[in-house]
Amino acid sequence: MASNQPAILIREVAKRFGDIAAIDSVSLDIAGGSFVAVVGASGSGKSTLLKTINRLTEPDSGHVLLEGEDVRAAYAPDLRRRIGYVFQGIGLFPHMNVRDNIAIGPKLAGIRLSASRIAELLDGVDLDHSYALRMPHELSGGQRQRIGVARALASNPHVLLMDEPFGALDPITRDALGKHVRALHDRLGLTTLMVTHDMAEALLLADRVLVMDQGSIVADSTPKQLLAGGGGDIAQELVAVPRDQALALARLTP
Ligand SMILES: Nc1ncnc2c1ncn2[C@@H]1O[C@H](COP(=O)(O)OP(=O)(O)OP(=O)(O)O)[C@@H](O)[C@H]1O
Repeated sequence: MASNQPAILIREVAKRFGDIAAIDSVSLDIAGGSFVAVVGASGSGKSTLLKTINRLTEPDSGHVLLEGEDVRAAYAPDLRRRIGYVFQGIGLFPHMNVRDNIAIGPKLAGIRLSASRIAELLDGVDLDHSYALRMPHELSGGQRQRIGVARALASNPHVLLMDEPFGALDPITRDALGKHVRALHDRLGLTTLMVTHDMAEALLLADRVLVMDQGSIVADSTPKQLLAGGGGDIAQELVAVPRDQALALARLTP
């Protein structure tokens, strides 16, 4: 990949569902190696935008390039192996143990993951190797999400898409897993897009924050710019939530 070429290039992508413009002509470049958070109200088009990248949604118009290649030119299962995808309630196969769940993507491509590769993937999400033989129902919600991340990384993708990956977790697990994923992103040199409802999480983890409203990107700023008051009114409404909470806590602190 040429160094000046974005890892993901989105041009005038639009998607309607009946009367609703889920995405209204979005154009966007995502630099390789960046960690980008996508925030915005429910129904603003965040998930739809993410899914146009791995073709879980086909846009009505516009195009998406992954490392310079139009995603429509790729065979969809191959494309999805090149793009890790983590979503809330990760959807592990209940009748398969952790090892087989992690190995499913490569297996469908005819590649058998070695025990040492499974152990390495478990290490990556900070789980002991013994978890390989556990069944999904024997895991906590946080452990299941970790397995989801390990599974998403099993095919060595360059790009990781995460849709509310930590939404259902308690705040302490959520915080720890967020930091862990950011460290994995840095170590593996990934390009990561993460949808979150939590502006604090976006500000703390991402290099760049996109704010969506009614199918459009209304702010595209760094956390520093947002914390300095930039990004416009909709972004600032979202930034006000964690800021007001931090101020309220500071006032309560003896
Ligand atoms: N498969 C679908 N069929 C019909 N409408 C859809 C479909 N997928 C999404 N939509 C609509 O498109 C709009 C954008 O949905 P999307 O899931 O992208 O929003 P979101 O910002 O991710 O929301 P949330 O934060 O609630 O997950 C919404 O109005 C939604 O109802």
